[in-house]
Amino acid sequence: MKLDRKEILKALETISVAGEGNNMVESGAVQNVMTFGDEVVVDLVLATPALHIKKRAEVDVMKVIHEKVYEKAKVKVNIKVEAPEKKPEIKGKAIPGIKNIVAVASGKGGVGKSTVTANIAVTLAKMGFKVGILDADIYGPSAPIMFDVEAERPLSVNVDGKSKMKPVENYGVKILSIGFFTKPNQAVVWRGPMAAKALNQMIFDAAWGELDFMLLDLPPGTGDIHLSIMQSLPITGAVIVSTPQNVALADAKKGVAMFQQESINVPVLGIVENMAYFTPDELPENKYYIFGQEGAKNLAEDLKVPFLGEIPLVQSLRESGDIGRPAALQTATPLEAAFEEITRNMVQETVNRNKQLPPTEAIKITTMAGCSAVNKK
Ligand SMILES: Nc1ncnc2c1ncn2[C@@H]1O[C@H](COP(=O)(O)OP(=O)(O)OP(=O)(O)O)[C@@H](O)[C@H]1O
Repeated sequence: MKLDRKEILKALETISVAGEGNNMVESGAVQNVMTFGDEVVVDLVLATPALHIKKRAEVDVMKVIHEKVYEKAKVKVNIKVEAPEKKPEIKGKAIPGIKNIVAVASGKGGVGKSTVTANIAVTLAKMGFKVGILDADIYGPSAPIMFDVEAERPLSVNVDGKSKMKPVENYGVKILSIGFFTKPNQAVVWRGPMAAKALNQMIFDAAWGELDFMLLDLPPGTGDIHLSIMQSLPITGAVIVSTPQNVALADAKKGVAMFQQESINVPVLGIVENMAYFTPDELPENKYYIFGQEGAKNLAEDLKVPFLGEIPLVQSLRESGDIGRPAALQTATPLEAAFEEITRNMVQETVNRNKQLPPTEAIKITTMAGCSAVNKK
């Protein structure tokens, strides 16, 4: 008796591995079938090492071949266990009510990461999103100044019998900052795990309520502090801020690599080019590329990550930061338009990312519907 390989495959299409919906052939569990006269060898790959599932698969294969093809066939089943390829996952505990956590990072210090974070936050709030900023920049927390809430302190509120920190609020943005808990001028020399612990408290022991976006203003650099934060919080995606200058771009590249490395695996939503050019008020048509032209845009292309947009170097942006009223709040200005473009792109990238990856606790927003400002253009 010479067995026909096709008939064997047909028979195997009628059974499945325990716990899987598709039949063994369709699911890819059957890797190979070989026949030699009345002998047949079936190679199976299973995703689980569970003994009873292996045994059951072996018995089922033998039985179906004996029943449907040839009852005296000499069947040998080789089983290999291979864990399925790990999909990118969002790590950390679920945070009830917080739909997306977006980390804003820079690599190099002083490139305007906090300024961009503050302005994206107020723009999101203007678009109708519920927004919070968690200022995790332990070396120079600036959110309290940029939102003019330096003198305030988070109050304690009672939520379900537990005492929680109530974020300070201004311009429709809820804020918690390391700066609320350290004295001005106090150099905070924390190691990664300590900072991560403090941040964990500011997330899990705070009464944030419902948030569509929590923006996490990270310290500059790519040190162990970042690793600790990334690994302990369910970060939806990261935005990298850079100036077009080579030294900043080199660090921005390291920032992207940090998020993309296997142990962290946080999707990069895109790169923002800050201080893209200087335009003096008296010569609005003139653009001076002080730090180089389109450096961050080119970097985004090279690294195949989205480019979210550019912000010019403008005196009023610095001034508004210093007086505690983010520039994007001022309507009908080029800065407002620039931040709207970047924010819209960031939201779109968040939507794309949430559609592409399996839903996890941190991922909820899958459409921009209901938010007219986001779709405007
Ligand atoms: N596009 C811009 N035009 C003018 N000034 C800017 C611009 N972006 C940032 N600044 C100013 O540059 C300074 C540094 O900005 P910012 O504090 O946002 O940087 P950072 O990257 O967060 O710094 P750090 O490394 O300390 O966290 C601030 O005084 C800010 O007002």
